[in-house]
Amino acid sequence: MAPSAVRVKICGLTRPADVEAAVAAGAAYVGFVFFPPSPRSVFPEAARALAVEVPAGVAKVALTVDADDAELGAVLDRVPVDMLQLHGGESPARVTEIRARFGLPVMKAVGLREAADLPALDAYAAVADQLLVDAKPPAGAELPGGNGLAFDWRLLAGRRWTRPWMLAGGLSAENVAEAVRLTGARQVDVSSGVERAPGEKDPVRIRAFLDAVAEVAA
Ligand SMILES: O=C(O)c1ccccc1NCC(=O)[C@H](O)[C@H](O)COP(=O)(O)O
Repeated sequence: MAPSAVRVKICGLTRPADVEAAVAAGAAYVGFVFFPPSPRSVFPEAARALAVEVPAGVAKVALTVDADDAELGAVLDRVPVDMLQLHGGESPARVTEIRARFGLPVMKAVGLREAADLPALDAYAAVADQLLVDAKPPAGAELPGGNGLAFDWRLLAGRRWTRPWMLAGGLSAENVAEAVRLTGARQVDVSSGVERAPGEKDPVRIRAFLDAVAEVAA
């Protein structure tokens, strides 16, 4: 299929069939979650088996949450990934440290709910290779991401950063076209919106999501 101008990341893959569906539909990135409280979390050995089947040209992303160096090393020693996604409260200094120590590009997730959250994006744009602009989790949420929650996309109107960025949070085949039009995003990330149950992707929803993105990009 012709590549879409808007690149798609499918996050939280746990099963070979889900990886295959993401790749076949044209995803540019696939994400593996290494955060045991999540229903999408995978052990490094299982993630390795998934990652080695991903064809060249599709970027493999390891998602961690406030992981220390030993935890990051345990993942990166076993799983061949192309990028780290830091989805916790990692400071800009910690982002810099992780980039230097592990030699991989880092995408920093930043949660938005209101305009006061926007300056954090500038701070991370100075140190990260990419930004993931996500919804801030609600108070008391068990997970810092993957909650299927959108934020007010109008917050991003007219905003640009010095790094590539990806829009995330509550996207689905039904709303991704409007999200792209409102924000100008050239990359989008989805997890819950292409699932039939947490940790179980749905190939029909994955295909519908990629089709909706291709339509808005055409
Ligand atoms: O997916 C998880 O379980 C998860 C756990 C801990 C931190 C982040 C997590 N997911 C992040 C994502 O899957 C995406 O990058 C993004 O937040 C979009 O998720 P969704 O709103 O479910 O589409």
